[in-house]
Formats: sequence, structure tokens, C-alpha cells
Amino acid sequence: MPAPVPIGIVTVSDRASQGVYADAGGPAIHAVLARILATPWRAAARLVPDEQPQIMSALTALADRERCPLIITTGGTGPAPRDVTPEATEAVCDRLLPGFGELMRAVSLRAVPTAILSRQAAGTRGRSLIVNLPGKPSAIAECLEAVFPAIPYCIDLIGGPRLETDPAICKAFRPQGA
Ligand SMILES: Nc1ncnc2c1ncn2[C@@H]1O[C@H](COP(=O)(O)OP(=O)(O)OP(=O)(O)O)[C@@H](O)[C@H]1O
Ligand SMILES: Nc1nc2c(c(=O)[nH]1)N[C@H]1C(S)=C(S)[C@@H](COP(=O)(O)O)O[C@H]1N2
Repeated sequence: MPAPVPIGIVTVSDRASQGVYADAGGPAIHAVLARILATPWRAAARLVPDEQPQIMSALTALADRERCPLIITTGGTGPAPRDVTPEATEAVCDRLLPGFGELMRAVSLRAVPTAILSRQAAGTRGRSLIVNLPGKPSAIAECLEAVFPAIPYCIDLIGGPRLETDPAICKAFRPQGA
């Protein structure tokens, strides 16, 4: 049996990392992935404060050392001075994929007008795809489910493992012949 695919889950939150409140974001990402993914996987979870160097080292460790083909972050995407997750993501990525943020903002806009305040980014570092989600735990399923149909093919294209989804929950799109 092949080893489960490691998937990075990074919560970026000053208060959750200080224990002021329990982290609800990481578990929410875990729950969405557990529903969507049919391929065996395991979580590689990190909880860091809104500090660019700490976010960057979590992302690079998950990509380069733990070889996660997919790394999802939550939090720190807004316009407040301590919101630096997009900067950290852009700094560690080789290439950016602006379509992810565009789609997630468009979907979120149906729920809240403040969706436009999220600078959520996405990009690739080697064979890892990194996707930012907003910090509000309620945003997680909304955003992740919207972009997930494109994620397995993106990971194919960057040389990662083939991820299968439960088609009843999320139909992964792969062009014919892929
Ligand atoms: N990891 C989390 N767990 C639980 N609730 C969260 C988490 N992250 C954010 N929230 C909730 O969503 C709201 C908006 O998230 P945002 O990322 O803007 O938080 P913030 O004000 O930067 O605070 P912090 O970084 O301390 O979580 C927070 O005020 C909090 O109520
Ligand atoms: N789906 C969804 N997207 C959302 C929100 C939300 O509640 N639901 N909150 C918005 C708000 S209020 C902000 S400030 C930005 C950035 O949030 P972050 O700093 O927690 O990442 O995400 C936006 N995107």
C-alpha cells in the first residue's frame, strides 16, 4: 500500500498560537479534506503567529522537507498591518496562480461584501501547491470547495502524486486524455 500523501495545513493566527482561543481553522481544513479526498492522506499541521519569517519557514519545511504536494493556509490575508500570509506565500513560491484568489473572492462575495478585503494568494514551490484561505473558519469550506476541482490536475502538472476525489462531493476536472 502506498504511503498516505502528506498535506500541509497551516493556521496563521496570533491569538490561536498564543492559546487565547482554540484553533478552529486547522480542524476546519482537515474536515473539508477528509470529505473531499478519496486518496489516503495525512495531515502535516502547523500553527504559527502572523510573522512572515515563521510563516515562510512553515511553508518551506512542508514543501521541501515533508514533500507535501498541497499546502493550505488559513488567516492573515487581510489588509491589517499584521496580515502577511500573502507576502510569505509569494516570497516562497516560484510561480503564482492568481486564478485561485480570483475565484475564492468571487465565491465569498456572495456571502460577505468584505470578501474583497482578502488578498489570498496561491502559487507553486517546486512540486508543492500553496493556497491561502481567509481566517474566518466559516470561509474555509466555501473557498476550498470552490477551487478544489482544479487542484488535482494542478498537482499532476507540477509532478506530484495523482489525487482522487469523492465525485459525490467534488468532481476533480482533468482535461480529456490527462
Ligand atoms: N484559527 C482560528 N481559530 C478560530 N477562530 C479564528 C481563527 N482565525 C480567525 N478566527 C476568527 O476569525 C476572525 C477573523 O480572522 P482574522 O484572521 O482577521 O483574525 P485576526 O483579527 O487577525 O486575529 P488572530 O490572528 O489573532 O486570529 C477572528 O477575529 C476570529 O474570531
Ligand atoms: N468566505 C469568506 N471570505 C472572507 C470572509 C468571510 O467571512 N467569508 N471575511 C473577509 C474579511 S472580513 C477579511 S478582513 C478578509 C481577510 O481575512 P483574514 O485576514 O482573516 O485572512 O477575508 C475576507 N474573506
